[in-house]
Formats: sequence, C-alpha cells, structure tokens
Amino acid sequence: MSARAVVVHPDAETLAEAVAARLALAIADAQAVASPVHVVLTGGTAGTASLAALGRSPLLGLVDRTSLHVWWGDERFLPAGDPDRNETQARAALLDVLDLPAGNVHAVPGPDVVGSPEDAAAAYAAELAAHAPDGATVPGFAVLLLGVGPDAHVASLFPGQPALDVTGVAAVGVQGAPKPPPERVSLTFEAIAAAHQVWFVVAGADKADAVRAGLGGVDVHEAPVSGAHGHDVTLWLLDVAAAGSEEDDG
Ligand SMILES: O=C1O[C@H](COP(=O)(O)O)[C@@H](O)[C@H](O)[C@H]1O
Repeated sequence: MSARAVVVHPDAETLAEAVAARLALAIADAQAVASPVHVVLTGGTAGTASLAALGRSPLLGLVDRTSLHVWWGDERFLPAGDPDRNETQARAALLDVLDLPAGNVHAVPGPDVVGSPEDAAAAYAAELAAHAPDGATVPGFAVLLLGVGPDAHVASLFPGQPALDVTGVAAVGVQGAPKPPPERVSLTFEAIAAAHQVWFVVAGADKADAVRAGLGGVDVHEAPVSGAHGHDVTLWLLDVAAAGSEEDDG
C-alpha cells in the first residue's frame, strides 16, 4: 500500500532548500543499501530551484557520484543545449556542479539526434529498459521528482491528451502540448508508478487549484496530476501558496 503525505513550507525558497536536503539524504540512504541508484529530475520553476539549492548544498557531499544515475520525467523536443530544455536547466542548476560520469546522465534525445518526439520516446524507452531489472521496463527509481503546471499537468502529460491513456511503454511522444513547445517526450503513468517515491514539488498560488485537484483525485483526463503515484510513497512538497493556505488570509 502506497503512503501519501503533504508537507507545507513557508515559502518557495524554503521549499527549494528543504527538497534539496531531502533529496541528498534520500540518495545517500538509497546508496547505503543499493548501487546504482536512479533518480528522475524535473523541469519547472520549483523543481529547477530545488536542483539549484542542491547544487549549493553542503549535503551534496553525501552523494556518491559514481553510483547515481539521473533521468528526466519529461523533456521538451528541442536540440541539446537549448535553454528551454529541462536537461539544459538541470545541468546549469545542478549537474555542472555534481559532475556525474557522462554515462550516468540519461537525457532524452532531441531533434538534433532523432526525427520526431515519437522516435525520441522510443530511444528513451530503450535506454530505460537497458538499465531496468529483468522483466521490468524501467529502473526502480529511488525518487522521481515532478513539477505541476497550473493546468494540473505533470511531466508532459497534459489534460485531455492521448498520452494520458498510453500503456505498455515507458515513454511517449507528445504533439500539440498546450504549453510551448508543443512537441515533447514524457514518461507514462506506468513508468512513473514504478518509482519507489514520487515527490511533487509545487510553489505558487497559481498552482493551488491543481494541487487541490490532485489531492482530491479529480479525473486524470482533467487533472493529470491525479494519475501520478509512487509505488511506496507519494509526497506533496508545497509552499503555503500552492497549498492554498494563503487564501484564508484575505
Ligand atoms: O513544461 C513543464 O512544466 C512543468 C511545470 O512548470 P512550472 O514552471 O509551471 O513549474 C514541469 O514540471 C515540466 O517538467 C515541464 O516540462
């Protein structure tokens, strides 16, 4: 049975610092009993701020770089180095400091490498399978980070889109995303559900309705955030504004 918890932080900065500390310790704890350890990074405002906080944290010294593999929950279908790629932002925020072996960083290929988001999803799924235990399609991610959009999207799973219903594959190509760029690649809900822990990292009053929808279990086609769960733990890491707590202050 998967456990769910909600932790509310006083502001976005504190949230980022707390997520960074929590993530460093979670990786170190996982590395104490397993190797390698796989973690899924997110894009988005609060997610990237958390990666940057980890890049500055002395707790980063607890992480064994050689046995950490990083992946992405979704990627914008843009060429390597594009500033709007989640990978580019994560490198600037964390990976340039963390300096993992190149083979431990599993970026989603862009149009400089493959012809379409569907081809990128297939290549990414093959890479995931190559690092998965026998009989599985993805590694057993220790932690999978997810931002949440104001429209309640997670990764690149947007309301009303066909990708929400894709099963049997770990990654899916996305066309016509309502948030630019329209072409993207996303993990599927099945792949997300293989993570031991899923952490939603959410800040800002514009996300309060999406958080409410996710916690309330609104239909996944309307609020994709409802469809993402960790195998063991689903953790909602919020600031007060995203938690909706500020609305009461008038
Ligand atoms: O496009 C994306 O958006 C979400 C959330 O972004 P935010 O700036 O509203 O926080 C993000 O989680 C996702 O990874 C990304 O590709």
